[in-house]
Amino acid sequence: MGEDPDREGLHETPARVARAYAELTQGLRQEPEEVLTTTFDLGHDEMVLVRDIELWSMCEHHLVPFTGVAHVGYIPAASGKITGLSKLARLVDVYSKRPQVQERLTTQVADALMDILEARGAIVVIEAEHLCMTMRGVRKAGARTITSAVRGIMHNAATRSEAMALIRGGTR
Ligand SMILES: Nc1nc2c(ncn2[C@@H]2O[C@H](COP(=O)(O)OP(=O)(O)OP(=O)(O)O)[C@@H](O)[C@H]2O)c(=O)[nH]1
Ligand SMILES: [Zn+2]
Repeated sequence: MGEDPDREGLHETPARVARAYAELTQGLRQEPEEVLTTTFDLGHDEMVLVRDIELWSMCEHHLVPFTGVAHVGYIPAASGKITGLSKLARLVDVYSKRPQVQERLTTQVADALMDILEARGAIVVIEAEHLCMTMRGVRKAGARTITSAVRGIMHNAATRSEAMALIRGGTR
């Protein structure tokens, strides 16, 4: 940077940065199975979708944040095995608190729903702004990147458009 590392204000900075990055990457020390533990057999086997889940992650190229929202939906197993709604947001956190690219983050959340929850279908849509594209580099503030991952019976055209309609506007 060209800064003076002996300047008083910077003395503690390396230790602070180490602690901050340990926190920002705590998802590396968590497994998705740990957050999808609470499951209920409600017999509900139709779509469950939580939209606008706040997301903060960090691009693996520059270690600069990207932030936005995740929309996470799934169609439970025929048995009706479902998880707590907060667990979907926790799942997003496990994978976002790692050095990431948005595409991988999106597919990892969808795959976890299929593998761990044995969902019959899943959809994950993430809309995010990458600070490495806004505060530096190409400097295009406001550009939003949208990624999606669709799994299982969510590929069915009608089911998928129902999910997309819920993501776009809810039922309001
Ligand atoms: N596909 C993808 N690319 C990303 C993501 N986050 C950051 N990037 C891009 O990663 C690329 C890294 O490109 P490089 O050319 O190696 O790095 P750079 O010279 O800093 O590139 P600029 O950002 O264009 O200045 C950039 O184009 C970023 O926009 C992401 O989540 N997904
Ligand atoms: Zn970046």
